[in-house]
Amino acid sequence: MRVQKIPTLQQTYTGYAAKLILEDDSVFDGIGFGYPSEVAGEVVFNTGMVGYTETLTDPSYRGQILCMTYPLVGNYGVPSFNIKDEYGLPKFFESDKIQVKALLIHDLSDIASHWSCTRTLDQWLYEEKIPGIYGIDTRALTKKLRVHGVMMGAVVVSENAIDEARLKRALSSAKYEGLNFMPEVSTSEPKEYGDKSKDCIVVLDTGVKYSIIRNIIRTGYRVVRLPWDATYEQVMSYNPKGVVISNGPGDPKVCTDTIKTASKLIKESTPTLGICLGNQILALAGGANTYKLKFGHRGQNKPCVDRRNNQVYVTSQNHGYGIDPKTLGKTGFKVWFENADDDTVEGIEHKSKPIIAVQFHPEASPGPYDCMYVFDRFKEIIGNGVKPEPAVAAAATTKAAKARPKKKTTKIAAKKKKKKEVRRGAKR
Ligand SMILES: NC(=O)CC[C@H](N)C(=O)O
Repeated sequence: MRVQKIPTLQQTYTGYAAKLILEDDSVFDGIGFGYPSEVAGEVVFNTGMVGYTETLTDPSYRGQILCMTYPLVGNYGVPSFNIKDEYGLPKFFESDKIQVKALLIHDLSDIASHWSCTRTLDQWLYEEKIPGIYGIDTRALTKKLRVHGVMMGAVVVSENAIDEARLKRALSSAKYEGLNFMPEVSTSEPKEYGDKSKDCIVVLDTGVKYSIIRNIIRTGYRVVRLPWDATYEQVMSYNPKGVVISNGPGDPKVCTDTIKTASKLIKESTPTLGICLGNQILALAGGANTYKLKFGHRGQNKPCVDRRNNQVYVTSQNHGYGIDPKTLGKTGFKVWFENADDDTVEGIEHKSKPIIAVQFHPEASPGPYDCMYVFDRFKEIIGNGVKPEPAVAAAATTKAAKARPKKKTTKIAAKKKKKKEVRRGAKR
């Protein structure tokens, strides 16, 4: 019997001169791969071990230079965009292109080998005109970012000798903070996904990942994806059962149009789910404040506590901003999830309206699928109409609670209980 050979491809677009310089003047020399060019952006690190095709295409990374802390990258190559899921969405990518400005890794695998591999990582970067550097000390870089906080950086990959002074000039004029990336990542026109006969969920696209659309369809809806600046009236013209405000890049405060629509969604008690940027937007719309984290949360094993039942879930995250819990007071929102590492807010829920939001990524991709239940809870909330389910109901879904035999509250048992109470009262 003949077995199909696993495709094995050699990296080819490598070996250029390459340099990264940071705001604090530190310089990292490495070997360039991908597309020879010069870029500047905010340098961030992600601690995930797998999923570079999903990570690199996550629109939330727009404007950022990404350092992956896992040391060996590229070994399984890049699959074809033509591999689709059952809903016709690309299976291994979160948008249609690479979103990071540059990629920084410790070691690029010499060969790529996987059944789905159709090109190498360096080839993909080359074709999408993205520079990459390998051979730098990513551990030293990450430690620097952890101590100092995220910094602006400039990357050059060049076929010729590197002009460091020029790179420094590029760095000095680079900006990330306060930029509005929405026009670059959002859809410019309405798009529809899923079975037309199903009820509709509108997604306000502030840089939505395909996996979010996939999970909304999975819970039994069709999706209408609207531009980030769609008004409340435009959203409602589709008669949606609920609205999802998606993930996305940059500071949530610059998304003023989406915040305006979110305020109206809150006012009208429209069932709404916010994810990552959407969580921050809902908080701002409710009157809370957001702030920039020192170096953010980017990884696939971030522990979060669901405050309704104190269970800890392993979550996938990619955010550089957070909600200030001290400002939630008069908003009507309370904390739903907390990060077990540093107690930052990882989700909020409205106390009286059908509105919930998470800072992490319930859709994962890449990362663990532990929090898929967030989508199912959203469906329950839509079904119930007004109020999110109480905490007790959530606790009853835990394994321990299920295993516990239920007490029978028969009439006799109730009478006995009453007698006991009367006796106790007499003793006092
Ligand atoms: N993944 C996201 O939606 C990120 C949200 C926001 N841009 C942040 O960095 O916090």
